[in-house]
Amino acid sequence: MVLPFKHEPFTDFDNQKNKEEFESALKLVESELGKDYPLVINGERIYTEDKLVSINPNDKDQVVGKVSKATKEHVDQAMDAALEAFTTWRKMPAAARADVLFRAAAIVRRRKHEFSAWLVYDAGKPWNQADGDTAEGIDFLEYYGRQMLELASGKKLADRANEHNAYFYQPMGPGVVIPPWNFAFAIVCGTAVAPIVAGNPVLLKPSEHTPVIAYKLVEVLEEAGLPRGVLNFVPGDPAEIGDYLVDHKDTHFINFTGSRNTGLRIIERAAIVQEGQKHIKRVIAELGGKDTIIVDKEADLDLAADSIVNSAFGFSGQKCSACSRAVIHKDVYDEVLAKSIELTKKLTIGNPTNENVYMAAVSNQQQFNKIKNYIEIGKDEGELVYGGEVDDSKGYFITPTIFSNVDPDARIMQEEIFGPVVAFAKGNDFDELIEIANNTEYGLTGAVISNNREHLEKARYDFHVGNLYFNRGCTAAIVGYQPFGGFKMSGTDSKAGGPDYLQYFLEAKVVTEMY
Ligand SMILES: NC(=O)c1ccc[n+]([C@@H]2O[C@H](COP(=O)([O-])OP(=O)(O)OC[C@H]3O[C@@H](n4cnc5c(N)ncnc54)[C@H](O)[C@@H]3O)[C@@H](O)[C@H]2O)c1
Ligand SMILES: N[C@@H](CCC=O)C(=O)O
Repeated sequence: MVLPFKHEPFTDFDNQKNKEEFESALKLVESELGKDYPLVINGERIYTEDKLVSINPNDKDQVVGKVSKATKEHVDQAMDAALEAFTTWRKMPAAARADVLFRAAAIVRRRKHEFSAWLVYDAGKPWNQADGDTAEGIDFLEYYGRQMLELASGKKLADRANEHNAYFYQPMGPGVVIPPWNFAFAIVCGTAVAPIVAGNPVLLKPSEHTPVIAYKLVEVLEEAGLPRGVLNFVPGDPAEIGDYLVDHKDTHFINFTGSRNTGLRIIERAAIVQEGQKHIKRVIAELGGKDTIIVDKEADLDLAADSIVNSAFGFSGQKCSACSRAVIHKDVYDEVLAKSIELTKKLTIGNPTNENVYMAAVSNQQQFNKIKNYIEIGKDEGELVYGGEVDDSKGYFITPTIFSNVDPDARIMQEEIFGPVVAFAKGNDFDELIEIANNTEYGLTGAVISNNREHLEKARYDFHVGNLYFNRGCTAAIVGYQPFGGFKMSGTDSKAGGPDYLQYFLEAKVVTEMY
């Protein structure tokens, strides 16, 4: 019997035993750094000369691993393998497909700290962020397995005399999974195993910044019994194989999570019918955010400051859900700003491979340069009241940064920075706070800190974001509790970790039989 879904608990690092176990996992992973990793096509390991070199963002000299790079020919081979695997995987009972996910969840759970330790090195995550990422991956495995069991019985239809109608779901065919680097285990895992458990073989192209932890997932799914050809691992240079994967005539869907610009490019290309293509491609595109926390006049101001600081600076603001705009009622603005600065001063910054710190380096040089540039832009657009220091001599370190008195239309209030930078703006009344919150092209997450029930009810319907939180921060959605996805330029609102997600990878079929 499958037990009801319950999310994976987080690790308490104040507990000495947990701390020591995590340190042992870090040592284990350190002893494995620098290895070569292959492509995996039809279960075969293929090593190429050309490699993606993953480095530790907190210590640029440390090589985490060297991962083989797929070419267009490898993509063709992987697609052939996926098409072949589809003939059997599509007919495998849903319960057997779900069992692969449940077993994979058990394997990862047994080696949880080891996976988190890889995230510390490969993605530069502080311990609690790495632990949350691994836990979310386990949740996706457990949740989507259960969702598939539910969908396997189809839906009930009405029958008439001498007529029986059946409504059931079938997989679509092979597809491509393209995740970002920021949830280098959870999003890779969730976006790959959802189409797989639905019966579709997959070509997985992980981010070029975090390919090693993605390979670890491939190993786990193989160990859990996934047949060869169902998950093909094709890391590579997106400039070389990105369009090719999307354009391929046999690609049935593209499950993409990443930036607005890449997502829109994929949507556009996927609409073009290629020679020999006999189906319409589906695109699931979960994109960026410019997420706001509103603080009302009647509110718990300590809660407000805590929510802003943790949502803005957790994992250095490198979450699509991160708070990059604090929009505050004029009567409480100064107090919330002062409290936020005080809390930010207490945040620890360092290398998470050495110690348990709150914030670490940002992911890569590109990110570092982009955030640094936005800090310069911010200096012209507002008042730098905290942070703003950058140092990439050893790792890509940027201090938590707060700008005050920023115009709602300023670039740092409008464009996704994806770093530890938050801009504060003022509003005269609650209507104006909502208006400012909605004035971006994004619509992913948002939060309202208020004790006024009428205002909360107004926000419920007028604050246009896919995930809205009252009296808490705007990050850290949990699978099965807060299905995740946004509106407007934030994406196709697929609600990852929610009850409708698997249907993006399924076709509904109706069979009518006359007796
Ligand atoms: N909405 C969500 O659920 C969600 C979750 C996590 C991250 N994000 C967003 O992701 C972004 C950060 O991630 P990123 O920097 O990896 O984004 P990105 O768009 O640069 O890259 C995402 C993925 O797309 C690949 N890619 C790049 N060009 C491609 C092309 N032409 N064709 C096919 N694939 C291509 C990359 O290699 C990577 O695997 C932020 O905007 C963030 O908000 C959104
Ligand atoms: N689901 C995550 C964000 C994913 C994007 O980076 C959260 O809710 O914080």
